[in-house]
Amino acid sequence: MSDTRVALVTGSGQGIGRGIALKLASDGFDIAVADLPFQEEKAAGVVKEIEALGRKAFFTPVDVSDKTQIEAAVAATVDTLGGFDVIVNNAGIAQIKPFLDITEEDLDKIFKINVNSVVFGTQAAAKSFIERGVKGRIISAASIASIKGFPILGAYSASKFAVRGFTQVAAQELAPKGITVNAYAPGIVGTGMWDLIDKELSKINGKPVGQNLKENVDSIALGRIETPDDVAGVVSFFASENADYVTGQVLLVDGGMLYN
Ligand SMILES: NC(=O)C1=CN([C@@H]2O[C@H](COP(=O)(O)OP(=O)(O)OC[C@H]3O[C@@H](n4cnc5c(N)ncnc54)[C@H](O)[C@@H]3O)[C@@H](O)[C@H]2O)C=CC1
Ligand SMILES: CC(=O)C(C)=O
Repeated sequence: MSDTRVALVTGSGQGIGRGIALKLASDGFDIAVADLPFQEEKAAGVVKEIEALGRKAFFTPVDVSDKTQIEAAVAATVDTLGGFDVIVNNAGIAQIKPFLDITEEDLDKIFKINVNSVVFGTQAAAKSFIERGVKGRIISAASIASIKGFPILGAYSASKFAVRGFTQVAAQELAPKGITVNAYAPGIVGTGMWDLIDKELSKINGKPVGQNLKENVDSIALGRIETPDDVAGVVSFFASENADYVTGQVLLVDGGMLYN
C-alpha cells in the first residue's frame, strides 16, 4: 500500500456505508465519500465527521450503475486525496416482491445497481491499482442473501449471489498482482433498507409495521439487531494488514443467522 492510505466508499452518505467510512477514517484512511447527487447534504455531514477524526475527505457524486461515473470517481479520488488503496463497493438497493411479480425493469434496475456497480467498481479500482503499482484491496457488499435465497427478496438474492460469484473470480484473476478481493455478508442491519423491507413486507403479508423486522431480529443468535459498526469492523479487517492472506472470501457478519 502507498504511504497515504485512501479509501473510496460507495453509498456512504448514510447507513452501512457511513459506518464503514467513519471506521476506516478512524483506522487512518482519508476517504472519498461517494453517493448519488441527491445525498449531497448527508454526505457533507459524513465528510465533516471524518474531518473531525483528523482525516481528509470529500464528496464525489456518483451513480454506481454507470461505468463512466465510477471511473470518474476513482480518478477524482486519486487527484483529490493523492492516492487510492481501497474501494468499498457498498452501494445497493433492495426490492421486495414475490418472484411472480418481478418485471424486466425490476431486474435491470437491481442488477445495474447491485451487480454492474461491483464489476465496474472492481475494474476501475484494479486498473488504477495496477497502473500505480498498488497492492490494493477491493471489498464489496454481499449479504446473508448471497448464501441463502430469501423469499420475497428474489431479485435481491440473485443479485447478491452474483456478487459472491464475481468476488471469487476477481480474487483469482487479481491475485498475481497482489490485489485482494473480498466481500462482507451482513444479516439484519437497522438502516433505511430494512425500514423499507419491513414496510413493504407488511403490505404483502398484512403483519403490523415493525413485526417482520422483530421476527427476523428474534431469529439472531446474538439477540440484537446489527449496526453499521458491526459491519464496519469486518471491512476494517479486510482493509488491514491482518487480512494480507485472505482473498475471495465472503464473510458472514450476521450475529448468528447462517453458519458455514
Ligand atoms: N441493511 C441490511 O440489513 C443489509 C444491507 N446489505 C447491503 O449493504 C449495502 C448498504 O446497505 P444499507 O446501508 O443498509 O442501505 P441504505 O439504503 O441505508 O443506504 C444505501 C446507500 O447507497 C446509496 N445508493 C443507492 N443507489 C445508488 C447508486 N445507484 N449510486 C450510488 N449510490 C447509491 C444510497 O443513496 C444510500 O446512501 C447494500 O449493498 C445492501 O444490499 C446487506 C445485508 C443486509
Ligand atoms: C437479507 C438482506 O440483505 C437484507 C437487506 O435483509
